[in-house]
Amino acid sequence: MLALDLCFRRGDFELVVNAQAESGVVGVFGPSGCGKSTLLKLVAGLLKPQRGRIQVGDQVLCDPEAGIWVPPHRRRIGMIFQHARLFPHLSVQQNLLYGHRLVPPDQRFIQPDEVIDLLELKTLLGRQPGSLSGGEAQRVALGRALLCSPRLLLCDEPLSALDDRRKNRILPFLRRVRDHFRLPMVYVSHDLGEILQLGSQVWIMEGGRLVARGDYHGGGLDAWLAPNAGDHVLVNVVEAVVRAHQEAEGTTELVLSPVGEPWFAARFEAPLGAKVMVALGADEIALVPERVPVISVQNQVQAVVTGLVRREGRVLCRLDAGVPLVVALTCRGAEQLALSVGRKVFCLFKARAVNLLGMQH
Ligand SMILES: Nc1ncnc2c1ncn2[C@@H]1O[C@H](COP(=O)(O)OP(=O)(O)OP(=O)(O)O)[C@@H](O)[C@H]1O
Repeated sequence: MLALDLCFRRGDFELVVNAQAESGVVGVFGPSGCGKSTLLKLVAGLLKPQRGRIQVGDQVLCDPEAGIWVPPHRRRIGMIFQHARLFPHLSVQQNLLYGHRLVPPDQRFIQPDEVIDLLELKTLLGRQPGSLSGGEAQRVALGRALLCSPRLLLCDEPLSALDDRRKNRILPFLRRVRDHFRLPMVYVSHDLGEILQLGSQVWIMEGGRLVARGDYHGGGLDAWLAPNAGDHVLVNVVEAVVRAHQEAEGTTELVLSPVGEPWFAARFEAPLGAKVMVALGADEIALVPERVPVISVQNQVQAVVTGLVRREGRVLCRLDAGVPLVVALTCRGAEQLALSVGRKVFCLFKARAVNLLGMQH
């Protein structure tokens, strides 16, 4: 559990955040300069708030009014950054064990062998950081952070220096860490698709404030529709299993849930039965009231409206299509369809709009 009640000022910039996160991954999303890194630095103890309180689990780490200040190295918080920041003069193995040695043995709940296995680091142990690829270095940085047996992991845009292919190779490792250690994580990114591959709890920051927070599929995030939120790319990220490839049509058939209809994606290389993650933009989906008998679009998926948010000429429609989906519409479109909660609709989208993000390990 993470509980924050913070006020921090630096020059003209002011950060005021009052929020709690229960467990799992919280994705922090927002435009450049809104204060995401500042928030993480405050939690890690690299910056001191003028006022406020930070609590992780049952320990208060900072409360100036009560005279409490736990220094950064005593907070047992792991942090990974955009660049791996490994110690260049130490081998991968020495980097991994650096923090581990500083943790008293009775507080070490994460062991080197476990991390080396989970992050597939065995073949890298003797290497020097300078010889590693960006993705390998980030895996080592993640391993080093975990070996401090942290009670919270802070991730500050850890994948933003990597291209999409490398990004999608690291994300399964982060999911493994999430599932294996059940460590609470705060994950900062500009990329909503990246956040949604790890979890659906999202905090949206703007100008040093949390303007919205909630479950991406459950509501509370009306700020997506704010006029200045036009740059946010709303996306759906879903897990699926590869069922078949249709060579003639150039498509790959996916099963999302045991009962739901299959989806068709543009053909990609993956063995049958492979677990994958795919993305579908919220603007790529059209809604129609009835099934269309003849149409060139390959995906026509039945869904029920579960939520509607109207603001500033736009509508955000939440749907249950066997998996939760978000669709962005104009108000006019929503009125023409007479959308309301409980209404049955069909989602139309091209196979080409369904993009492979990566394989699950
Ligand atoms: N060392 C510093 N000294 C003075 N101002 C700073 C310093 N670091 C950041 N700032 C300012 O504080 C504000 C918040 O910065 P912060 O780095 O937290 O934003 P961010 O949301 O993480 O941005 P980005 O996504 O670009 O990394 C910005 O206005 C920034 O210019």
